[in-house]
Amino acid sequence: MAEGRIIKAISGFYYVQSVDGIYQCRGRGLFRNKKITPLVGDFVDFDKRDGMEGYLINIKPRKNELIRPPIANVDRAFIISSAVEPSFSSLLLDRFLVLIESKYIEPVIIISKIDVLPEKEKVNVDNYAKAYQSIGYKVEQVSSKEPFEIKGIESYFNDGVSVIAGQSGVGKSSLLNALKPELQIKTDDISKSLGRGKHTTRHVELVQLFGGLVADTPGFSALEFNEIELENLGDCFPEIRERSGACKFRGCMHDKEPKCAVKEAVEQGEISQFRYDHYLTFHEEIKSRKPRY
Ligand SMILES: Nc1nc2c(ncn2[C@@H]2O[C@H](COP(=O)(O)OP(=O)(O)OP(=O)(O)O)[C@@H](O)[C@H]2O)c(=O)[nH]1
Ligand SMILES: [Zn+2]
Repeated sequence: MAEGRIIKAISGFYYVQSVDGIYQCRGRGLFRNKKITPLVGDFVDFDKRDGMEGYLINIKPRKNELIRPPIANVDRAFIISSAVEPSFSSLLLDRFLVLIESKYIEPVIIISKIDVLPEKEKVNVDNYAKAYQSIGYKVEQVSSKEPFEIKGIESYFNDGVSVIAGQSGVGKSSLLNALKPELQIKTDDISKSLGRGKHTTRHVELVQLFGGLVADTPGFSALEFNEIELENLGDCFPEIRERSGACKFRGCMHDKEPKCAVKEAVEQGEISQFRYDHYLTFHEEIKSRKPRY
């Protein structure tokens, strides 16, 4: 038996990257009975057959799993937030951050299109960058139009599986193409309607990039907090997570409760007001969610 990782799945075949190459594997009936579908990103055991073929035997436990694109064991997510067009939105960025934190994925914040950011708006974007850095997040400002502007982020891809996330038009495809020109992912410049655009269903593939693997399809396309429970929301904000133990009441929601360490930190300026406001916004959103049965 051999070990490997599924890097591509297409019409019933799973392509498993192993130490000695890529094996084309079938799943057999095994997984259908167990109601578990192998996913790209899965670590698997497989039986080798002649000519780089094989059969999947076992799927190892997953650290996490995304639905769109279907991919397992994601280590890192690059959240692309453009400085302009569309203009920078800390609310949207926080939405991505919460979803990514909830899946135990390490976020890296990329502020794109800085080449077209007017001089007078630079301070504003810099201030946000500093606010996120002070929480402990990695923040990089890049331009995909000037290759030297992306050099600094290559080392983030050194290991594991990364996904690129961000709203439409922020430059996800452009960034991937700038990092790995062979990908030739269609961008708005080349009219996506001709190729694999937003509405074309296509498979996801993990491709090699600077020592690690990156999904060639953006992650976190759905931005609802359907899977996040109210009591776990605070844990998705690192600066709230690290202070919640000091709140007077166990299970403090950091809202109306007295002697709340989080609200005190906001008053002291240790937690940014905008982050706390977004916490409350998401809190309301989850609270008013229709119950699921
Ligand atoms: N000036 C400038 N324009 C950029 C940069 N990155 C992307 N663009 C432009 O922004 C537009 C959108 O870029 P895409 O790479 O297609 O964005 P995307 O995030 O992949 O978009 P979706 O596929 O819709 O999610 C294109 O016209 C790009 O040329 C950048 O760093 N600087
Ligand atoms: Zn509290």
